[in-house]
Amino acid sequence: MHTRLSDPFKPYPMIQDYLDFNAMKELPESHAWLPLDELPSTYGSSTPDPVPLINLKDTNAMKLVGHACKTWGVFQVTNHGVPINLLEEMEAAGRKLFALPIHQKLKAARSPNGVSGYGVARISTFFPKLMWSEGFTIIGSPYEHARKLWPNRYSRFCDVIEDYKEEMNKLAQTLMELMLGSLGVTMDDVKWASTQGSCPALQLNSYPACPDPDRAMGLAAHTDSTLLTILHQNNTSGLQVYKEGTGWITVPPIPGALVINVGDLLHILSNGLYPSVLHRAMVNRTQHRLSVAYLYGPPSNVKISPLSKLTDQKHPPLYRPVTWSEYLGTKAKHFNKALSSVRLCAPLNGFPDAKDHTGVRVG
Ligand SMILES: C=C1C[C@]23C[C@@]1(O)CC[C@H]2[C@@]12CCC[C@@](C)(C(=O)O1)[C@H]2[C@@H]3C(=O)O
Ligand SMILES: O=C(O)CCC(=O)C(=O)O
Ligand SMILES: [Fe+2]
Repeated sequence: MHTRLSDPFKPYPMIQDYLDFNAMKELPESHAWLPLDELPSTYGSSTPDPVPLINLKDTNAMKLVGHACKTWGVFQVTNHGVPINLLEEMEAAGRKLFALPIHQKLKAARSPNGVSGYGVARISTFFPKLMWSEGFTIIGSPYEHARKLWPNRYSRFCDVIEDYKEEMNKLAQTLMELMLGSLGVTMDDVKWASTQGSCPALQLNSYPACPDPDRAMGLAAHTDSTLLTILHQNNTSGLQVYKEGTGWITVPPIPGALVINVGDLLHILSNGLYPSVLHRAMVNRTQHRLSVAYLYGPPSNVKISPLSKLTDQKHPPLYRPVTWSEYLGTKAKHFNKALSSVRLCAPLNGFPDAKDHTGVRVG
């Protein structure tokens, strides 16, 4: 029997605290993270390299994608084929949802053992302070929750979600082809890669304007438990990625462009050649920031392990096989130690996986 994406969270119930952000004139202690970093958000070079921007119609796209995955774990794409008006409609749908009064949103609250619905990020349980954000997670049909939010007017919201998932799925397939191709692997070598992915997750994130942004955290540093994530951010910056040797770098919103993150499962599949990217979301004083993440993974029955084409005696497989659902269970338990917990051999440098990390404060 296949496990569902919501099953791994059942043993880790979540008691949620809700806040009416719009009513807050100052940052409550429960949400004050104190100095975020001893270091400014970037250090090292004065003008750090920008996150790669790749035109997917470029004849060199595969090479550029491979290079970006290897050196950054994140890049932005243009000419991705997703209609701009669908991105705008999705943003408008998210805006409409989060603008509802809190008592209305709570009608679609995520249950303590569940995944879908309105609530704070699942990773909140790992931090002593709360994040300045609210989210709405959709796995499968949004119908049950949308009906509670808008008893007579839910169908437009559901239609936009379905259209969005369809377009994102197409893009995710294209990206997988480029990513695998850049590793010298074809879609034929990885049969499951050309089938419809597992039931993906959509995460709508809302970061209201914050009275004390320097002491608050929108979404704490994490890697995604996916093969890849496609992120649409509105025109307000806030997303930052961590780059070894450079520090935190802002991923600037570019109208019409989408951000692609390498997730932990691609890290495993590529035997660590394409490392998953540590990222976080910051908040600001005046603008409401919205983002929509399409979390893409393999079909539920597939065990992900390092591709055999990438391993030999000199390069043994570094991770044990896991399904997406098993990995989500590991993440729910170990959070940023999840990747090391599925690691087979100690890394040569003796350090744990990059994100378990050393100097980086993940909270
Ligand atoms: C498939 C999933 C990935 C995710 C957990 C989830 O079941 C649905 C929500 C996803 C999300 C989005 C915000 C950040 C994140 C770490 C979280 O708390 O919920 C991710 C999870 C993940 O990638 O591990
Ligand atoms: O809002 C953002 O920019 C980041 C969102 C994110 O990391 C996520 O949903 O996993
Ligand atoms: Fe993320």
